[in-house]
Amino acid sequence: MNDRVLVVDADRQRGDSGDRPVVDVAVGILIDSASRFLLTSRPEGKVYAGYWEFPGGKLEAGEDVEQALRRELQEEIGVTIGAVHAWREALVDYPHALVRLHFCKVFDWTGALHMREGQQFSWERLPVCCRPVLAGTVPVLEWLAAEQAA
Ligand SMILES: Nc1nc2c([nH]c(=O)n2[C@@H]2O[C@H](COP(=O)(O)OP(=O)(O)OP(=O)(O)O)[C@@H](O)[C@H]2O)c(=O)[nH]1
Repeated sequence: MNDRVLVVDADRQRGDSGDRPVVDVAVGILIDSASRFLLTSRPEGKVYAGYWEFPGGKLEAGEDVEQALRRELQEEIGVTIGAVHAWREALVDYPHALVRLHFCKVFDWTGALHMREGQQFSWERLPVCCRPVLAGTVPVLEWLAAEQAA
């Protein structure tokens, strides 16, 4: 568990000065046989629309991270994922929410990619070409770079 908090857009007001609930988010790092990873753009109508991230979304009541990731990737990009490998976590304080990101690696899935929310997608290698990258996604790129350098 990584207890450090990444504060994003610190100059923007938070909704509530008191304790904010932590929203758990399951995030999938899909890695293909050529060691590329999938980035998708946030759809219109969501906060930080147009920013690039790894696909995923919030846990619903009663779900664990793996269940949420399976549901979200089916709903958002149309694939059925195989084994889920829990990897890292990050706590990110956005103006709109305090989120705990549960990053999981996924190496196998079935079904063709289908961007069901009108997102763009890109199979990427480091350094990534997509801009802008969501702040909460940047640490993952750094971890992947460190892994490659090891
Ligand atoms: N999917 C995803 N979300 C991320 C990443 N990094 C990151 O900070 N987040 C944050 O995690 C939260 C995910 O919320 P979301 O809006 O995508 O989730 P969702 O699909 O359940 O949305 P919904 O509210 O429309 O149901 C957002 O606050 C988003 O800014 C990432 O790499 N992938």
